[in-house]
Amino acid sequence: MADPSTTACTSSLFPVIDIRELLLRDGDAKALRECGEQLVKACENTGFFYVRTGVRPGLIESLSDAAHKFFALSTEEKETIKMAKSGKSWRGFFKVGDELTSGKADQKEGIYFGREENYSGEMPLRGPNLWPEVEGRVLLKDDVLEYMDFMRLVGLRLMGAISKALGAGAACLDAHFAENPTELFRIFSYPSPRKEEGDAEVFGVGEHTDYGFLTLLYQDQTGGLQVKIPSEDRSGFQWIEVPFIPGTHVVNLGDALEHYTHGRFKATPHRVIYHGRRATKKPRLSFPYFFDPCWGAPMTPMPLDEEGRSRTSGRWDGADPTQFEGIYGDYLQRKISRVFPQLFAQAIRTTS
Ligand SMILES: O=C(O)CCC(=O)C(=O)O
Ligand SMILES: [Fe+2]
Repeated sequence: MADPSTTACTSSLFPVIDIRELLLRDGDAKALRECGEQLVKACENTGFFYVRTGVRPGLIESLSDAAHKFFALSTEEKETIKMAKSGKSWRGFFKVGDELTSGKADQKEGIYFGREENYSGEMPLRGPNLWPEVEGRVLLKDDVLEYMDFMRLVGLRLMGAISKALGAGAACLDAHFAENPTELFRIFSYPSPRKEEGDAEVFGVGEHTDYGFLTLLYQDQTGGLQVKIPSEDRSGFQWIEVPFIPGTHVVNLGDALEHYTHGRFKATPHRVIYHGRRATKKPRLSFPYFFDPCWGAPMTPMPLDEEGRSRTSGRWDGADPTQFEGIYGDYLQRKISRVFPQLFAQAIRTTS
């Protein structure tokens, strides 16, 4: 099938929502109501929007500098913290070609982080992070931990406002994230496209939806992120660019939130292009933080009136996440097994 055309983004598709008041004043009724209404509207529309968080600008700069420094090392040096060394905790570096988001190797390398803890039990995705060392000094650690703390607050406040705006039916949503959300943070580095590599089917990240509740993404100015939404006449799909807007994060929703709201909120397919992307001296950097349900949260949809429901028919991948039964951890493991098949088989699988 021919690739749908790409169109520039419009602000009505991806509104910019200022959540600084929501972050500053927990429980402030006006901020909760105003943000909640805007958030729900955006979640029902394209499932993509921007938030203005007021994150410390020096932090983003410092993270970006350290990330560029790390990715400029040789593969051998970077592999001193390779993911295979972290076992079940799913942390560390992976090289270009190791991650298969949509069944094909992505043109990106990256580092996976999670909540920093001294955990040595059997649960997957838990444990200490692997921190790189350059010239005898630990790189990234302070910035990553500060950034994850801030993003956790953003995730909590956004989910709090969304739950409140969803009304009484969402009362049990808190139980899915308030105590122990699954937090993943990744730093991705996308090599600049090379003219001689002509396969238009190669992507930075292939088409996919995210798995959990909210993805909070900081991207640099390079561009390349695209979202797939129905065409205006609804006869097919179009790819829309999601450009960098200074001072904002991009937020999008994952399968678990679509499932939870019976498809009322959208987990929208997206990708990062490789061909057709502006060639840059430095690689493109992106910083997705995933704020997702607790490992053991049951994938139970919220109780809703019949009229409030909108079934997820015709999803991009033919799957219907509302049909999934079990806990979020099972859903996540099933996804990981597809994007990192080798690593999953060696290190993460919890059931035989
Ligand atoms: O790097 C980006 O801009 C998007 C990454 C992404 O979609 C993901 O990690 O799920
Ligand atoms: Fe994604």
